[in-house]
Amino acid sequence: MTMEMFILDETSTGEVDRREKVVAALTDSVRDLVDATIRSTVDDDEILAVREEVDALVSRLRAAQLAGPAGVRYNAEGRSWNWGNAVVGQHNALAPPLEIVHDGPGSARADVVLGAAYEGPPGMVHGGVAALLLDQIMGETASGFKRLTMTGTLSLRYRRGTPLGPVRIEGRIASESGRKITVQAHLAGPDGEPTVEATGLFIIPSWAPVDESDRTWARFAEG
Ligand SMILES: CCCCCCCCCCCCCCCC(=O)SCCNC(=O)CCNC(=O)[C@H](O)C(C)(C)COP(=O)(O)OP(=O)(O)OC[C@H]1O[C@@H](n2cnc3c(N)ncnc32)[C@H](O)[C@@H]1OP(=O)(O)O
Repeated sequence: MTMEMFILDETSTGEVDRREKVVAALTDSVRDLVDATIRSTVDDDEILAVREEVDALVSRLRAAQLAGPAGVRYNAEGRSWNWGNAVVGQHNALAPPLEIVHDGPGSARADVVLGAAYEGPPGMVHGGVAALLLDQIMGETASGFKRLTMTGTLSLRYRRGTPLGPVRIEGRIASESGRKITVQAHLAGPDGEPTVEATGLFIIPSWAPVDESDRTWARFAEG
């Protein structure tokens, strides 16, 4: 992986914001479709009829599409966007609808409601989903959008099951040493008691710009 894998895109910020909003509304509807598919008890004929309609909608969307994944893009105005990201991709219905808030340097939090699509043990959040959400928020905590960080090592302790429903995730930088940043985080259910605790080592890759005054880097940092 290199910095060149991040795509410089000429689309203006206004146009990116406009398009993001339009497709994000579709993303919400597709999340609803996923939930409905899991929980529906309508009869088989109705399922087959719905399937035909969904297949027709997929064909309409595929009439014009990217050759591969959405990637991470940025424009000359400093706006960056990663619409396909598995956790925060605005166009990705597999991503839970969470919004990460950066409280200040070295900390971040997110609230999200996890429904039937994120189930592992009965009525509980899947352990891999907890790890997925923690990884993203911890990576963003380490980065603070001021530097590129990648997950090196992630260690999780599942203290008890997390019921599906409202979940809060919080992360903070515990220490830093050169290109290595240690982040601590937890995930908690509605009672606020941590159900999963995490420690992660995030690494600024050797190929990434570390000087925040670097022009290439500055474009990302503002995103
Ligand atoms: C730019 C635009 C973006 C927008 C602005 C940014 C936004 C940003 C938001 C981020 C939010 C992402 C949240 C999801 C994050 C993922 O999901 S990232 C995907 C999962 N992770 C990966 O794929 C990483 C794969 N591994 C690698 O690419 C490389 O091994 C790494 C981790 C970059 C390290 O490579 P490297 O830089 O060549 O490291 P290297 O020089 O060998 O080692 C440096 C030090 O780290 C240690 N180290 C290396 N690897 C490890 C390891 N895995 N574990 C522990 N220690 C290690 C070494 O021992 C060494 O230690 P010292 O000897 O200095 O004490």
